[in-house]
Amino acid sequence: MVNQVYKALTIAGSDSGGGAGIQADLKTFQELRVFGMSALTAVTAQNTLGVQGVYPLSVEAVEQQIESIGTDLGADAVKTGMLFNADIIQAVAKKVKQFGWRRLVVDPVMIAKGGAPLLQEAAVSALKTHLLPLAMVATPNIPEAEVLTGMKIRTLEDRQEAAKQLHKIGVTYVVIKGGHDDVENAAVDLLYDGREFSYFKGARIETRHTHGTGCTFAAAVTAELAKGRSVHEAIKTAKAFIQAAIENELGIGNGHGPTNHWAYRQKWMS
Ligand SMILES: Nc1ncnc2c1ncn2[C@@H]1O[C@H](COP(=O)(O)OP(=O)(O)OP(=O)(O)O)[C@@H](O)[C@H]1O
Ligand SMILES: Cc1ncc(COP(=O)(O)O)c(N)n1
Repeated sequence: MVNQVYKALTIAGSDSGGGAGIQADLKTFQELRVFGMSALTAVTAQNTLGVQGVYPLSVEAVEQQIESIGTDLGADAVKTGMLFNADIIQAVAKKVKQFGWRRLVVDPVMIAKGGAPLLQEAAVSALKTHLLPLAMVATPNIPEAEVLTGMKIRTLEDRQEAAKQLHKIGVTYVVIKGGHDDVENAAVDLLYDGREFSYFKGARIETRHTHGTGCTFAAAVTAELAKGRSVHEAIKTAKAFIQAAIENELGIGNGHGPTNHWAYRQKWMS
């Protein structure tokens, strides 16, 4: 008998260095035993030292890739990452609606670790108007949540308030990740479901090899949602996945290296 095959689609940019973007997403899907598919929005020339070039694709190219998947294979869950401009955002939102994809994870990627912009400033309002209202889960980090809400986030109360605001614009489950906060020993992600807050805590690892943590975490959430898990279960697994990936560093490249996508399987699945 053939086992059920769960499928996830990532709509994001390519990271030639393999640590973030489409590459991180597909590796994570595979590690969690979900069939991965992709629609590229942009090609970046990138390594552990930074982003050397950004080449966005045409709206038509993005739409056609999604159409090819939607009209044949289908997707149990969908993730978006780097979308780059407002036209691509609108096209993605249109296609998500057309195919009735409800298990949508929006990772509002804005700036690469080294500071290179991966989303045009003018596209932030398109994200809020067109895509975030379709999101089952959105996973901003603290700086992204600040841009989306226009508020400064310093305390836990600020993070709770920002999550409430994002829920108001239509995100069903808001996760504000804690990688960028200044808590010393822990990395705590906050989840708001419109009623209450939950916290997902891991030990903070002292390392410079955190390139692609956000992409990897959101991809793991997407893979688990594709299998039909609840949002709480999906985040719990994603947190364990990223914890293992950061803890067992590969130490490659001369700058901010990628995380270890196979560490979770070695620890929990073999
Ligand atoms: N040093 C760390 N130690 C442990 N967990 C971490 C660390 N840094 C980030 N995380 C975890 O990794 C996940 C991604 O969080 P983060 O806030 O870094 O996202 P991000 O900024 O979007 O990532 P990226 O920098 O790749 O875009 C979260 O679950 C967060 O708690
Ligand atoms: C194509 C692409 N998508 C997303 C990121 C964010 O990842 P990070 O903030 O770790 O650089 C990236 N650098 N490149």
